[in-house]
Amino acid sequence: PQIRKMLSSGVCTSTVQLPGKVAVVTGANTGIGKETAKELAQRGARVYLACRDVQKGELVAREIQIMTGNQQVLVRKLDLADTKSIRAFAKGFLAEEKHLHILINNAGVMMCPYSKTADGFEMHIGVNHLGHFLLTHLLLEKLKESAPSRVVNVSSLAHHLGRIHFHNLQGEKFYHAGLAYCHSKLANILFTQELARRLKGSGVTTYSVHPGTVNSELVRHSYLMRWIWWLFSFFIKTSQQGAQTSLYCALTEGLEVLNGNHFSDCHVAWVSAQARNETVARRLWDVSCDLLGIPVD
Ligand SMILES: NC(=O)C1=CN([C@@H]2O[C@H](COP(=O)(O)OP(=O)(O)OC[C@H]3O[C@@H](n4cnc5c(N)ncnc54)[C@H](OP(=O)(O)O)[C@@H]3O)[C@@H](O)[C@H]2O)C=CC1
Ligand SMILES: CC1=C(/C=C/C(C)=C/C=C/C(C)=C/C=O)C(C)(C)CCC1
Repeated sequence: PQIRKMLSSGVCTSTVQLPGKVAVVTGANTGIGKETAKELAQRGARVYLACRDVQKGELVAREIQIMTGNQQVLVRKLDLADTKSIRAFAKGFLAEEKHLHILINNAGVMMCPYSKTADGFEMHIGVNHLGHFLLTHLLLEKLKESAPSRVVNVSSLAHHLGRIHFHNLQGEKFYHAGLAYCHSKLANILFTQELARRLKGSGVTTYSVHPGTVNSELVRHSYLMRWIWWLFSFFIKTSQQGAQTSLYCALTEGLEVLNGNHFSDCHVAWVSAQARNETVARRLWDVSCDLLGIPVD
């Protein structure tokens, strides 16, 4: 019980309610994203479940509607492995919503065999970083118009093993599925810090998160990880516990002063030296813009 308690700490104690607020959660059909969306709906927000599989999303939306009594839980198609789908999602959202107060960039893949997105990006960097980078860029004006608003990027402790190899960003020279995940999670933190610097004074703030080690479907691509997760399933966090730090960053009043920080167990957490490197963060921003056809400013 002591080990379990140690590995599962961090509870979002905010009592903030969200009537009239609008939230988007990516990868909300399962795991941490589903629990995050459920809690936002429980607090009265209109919540968009941005999912690549709309059918799975609809089942979860129905479940959340029944559990929370909030009918404003909507599903929209978003495949982060395809920039056309990201642009279509953003276009639809911007046309139907006046506001966006909370964007939770939660979706993620881990340890996939080498594969590429529709636009030819390596899958981890493509989905976990570039997909969310483009999505945030397309929704940024709406976030600014809705300020105070927040962007939460779900990263990982695994970023400590990550490096941004600009000469091998797409893993074409060498590739390791585990490390590719770590690199993409480092990119999530660098993106958060650079975004925070650029958004200073706009009323939009951003945070990166390590959710803890969580019993979810993330380990689906690795037999070894599935086995470790199964063996330690009693000790690791449930998805509901894993959602706490994302919720803390989305909801806690007064957190604006910690704009750009990284959080774990609902506390500010240390990041690696690479993750604090402003030069790398700025270069990654520019390279990401280039790859996505976004004008570099
Ligand atoms: N679980 C853990 O121990 C940890 C998790 N994290 C991070 O937490 C986040 C949530 O992961 P978790 O809930 O654990 O994992 P899950 O695998 O349970 O959930 C991941 C979600 O991302 C979605 N997704 C994957 N690829 C795409 C895509 N191309 N387009 C849109 N959505 C996509 C999945 O959709 P679908 O169901 O259709 O595949 C699913 O909804 C991730 O960013 C992960 O890196 C960080 C540290 C530890
Ligand atoms: C060895 C060991 C563990 C394994 C931890 C691992 C392997 C964590 C990996 C985390 C990842 C991949 C995070 C995703 O971003 C547990 C389960 C904590 C239980 C105690 C012993």
